[in-house]
Amino acid sequence: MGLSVILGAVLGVILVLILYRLCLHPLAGIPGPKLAAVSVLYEMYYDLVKGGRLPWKLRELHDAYGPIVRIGPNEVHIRDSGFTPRFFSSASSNRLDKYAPHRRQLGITKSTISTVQSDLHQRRREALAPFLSSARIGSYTSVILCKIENIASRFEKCRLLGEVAELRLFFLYMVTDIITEIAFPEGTNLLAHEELDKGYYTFQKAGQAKLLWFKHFPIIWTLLKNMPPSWLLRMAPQASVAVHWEIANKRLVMDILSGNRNVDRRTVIHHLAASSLPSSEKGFDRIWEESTSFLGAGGETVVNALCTTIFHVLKDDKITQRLAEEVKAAVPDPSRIPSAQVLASLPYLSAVIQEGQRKALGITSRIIRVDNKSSISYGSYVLPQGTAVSLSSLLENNDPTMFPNPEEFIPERWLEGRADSSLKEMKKQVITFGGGPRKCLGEHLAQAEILLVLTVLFRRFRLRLYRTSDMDVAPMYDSLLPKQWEGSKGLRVTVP
Ligand code: HEM
Repeated sequence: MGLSVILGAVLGVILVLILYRLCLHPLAGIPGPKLAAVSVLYEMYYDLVKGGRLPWKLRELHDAYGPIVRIGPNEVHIRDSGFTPRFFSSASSNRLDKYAPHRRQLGITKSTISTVQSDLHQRRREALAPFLSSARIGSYTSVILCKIENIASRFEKCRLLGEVAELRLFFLYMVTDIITEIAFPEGTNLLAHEELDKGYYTFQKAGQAKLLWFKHFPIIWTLLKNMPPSWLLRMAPQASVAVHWEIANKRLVMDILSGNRNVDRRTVIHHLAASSLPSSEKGFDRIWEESTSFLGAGGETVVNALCTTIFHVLKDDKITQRLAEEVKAAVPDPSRIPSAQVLASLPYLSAVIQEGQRKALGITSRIIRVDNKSSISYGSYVLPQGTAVSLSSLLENNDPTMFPNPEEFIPERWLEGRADSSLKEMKKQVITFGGGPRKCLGEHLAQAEILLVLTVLFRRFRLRLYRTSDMDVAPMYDSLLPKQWEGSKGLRVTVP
């Protein structure tokens, strides 16, 4: 067979597929750009060529086509506050699967967060959840406060020496030290050095910037995971801390699982090994992947929420003053910080945090669910079983019908004259932590970290923004998490 015949046959198949997707596919009647209906190359273009601009494109598409848009051959995206609670419903009849083609995007396919099938997900989640429960996180207050004290001493130093504090760096090292100290046999201890080594920060930032490439080409994970550490270190010397931490902890986890080692605290490895999961779920690979999901899930997400909130507070003197006054009244002695549970009852602090999380977005990539058991109806449309349905935090958190002037930072919207029912609706509309049966499991830890950091900073220091504008904080690109413009130096402050 000649090459031209093969090419002709391939083109013929592609043409038939295009015609099927445009005219005969069950989603053919749903409005949206024809290119998106034809191929996932549309998504790839906005992810890879445009550097992660898909969420902003989706907003344009909804403005043009309405609340439901076909954004892929087998995917629709919805912008409709009436649909959000249904999408995230916890009813057992509504347990939706994750989107299988993206299951390898985080490189931890055996973890709860990457589990596609809803039944298996539920079992894994039930086993993991108690480790991150509110009561358990409460018992880690001293660990969290110890790391915050370290950051506070760095602020003192900045005050004395007139130096500029780089908050993304401080906070990334703080949350990484906290989660590793709580969950792993050996912590990262990034804050232990007086002069912070920026290697881990640079490595993490570079990796995060490439996450959409990993989504489309998960083989990159396979290559990296199978690469000898010495090669990786030669390619990326900044990875040194991460690589050495991983080698040490993997060895300890193996010893713990085989009963050869005692560690003085109960890590997530002990927790999972003692859980009621079957032994097929307790192998080294699965437990390691489950535990390391904490590093990705509980690192940059918290840093973003903290930086977004602090930036907006500092940008407005009135907000700074009101917050500082409330915190001062609630914490008369700055060396005795109450627990996060007590701080959560401070109305203005809570409103500031709610608004900060609304603006921070959490995960910018769309949240996709699939009903593999039955069809979903939306308006006059019937989405057949197996259709991918998605929402995006950029659109949900900025819905102007729920949040007038959504681009503004207005903590008062969570406070003044609100009926409980409308507050409840607003909270449901903010999907920074996702929602329903797959809602973030680390929310208690994240909230505790944020409450305690804001209290310590605004009780003890007067901070000033240093060469930081909206652009340095506002999400401009999606890399799974929000990414700022290329030249951003992040949130920087001075401590006069
Ligand atoms: C402000 C900080 C955080 C934000 C915005 C955030 C956001 C999210 C979101 C949106 C999801 C749902 C993903 C999906 O539906 O596909 C999620 C899931 C998850 N998060 Fe977080 N997260 C944060 C902090 C944390 C922390 C500190 C941890 C703990 C170590 C954590 C652990 C998890 C886990 C284990 C899941 C999977 C839950 C499941 O699939 O059932 N997160 N997070």
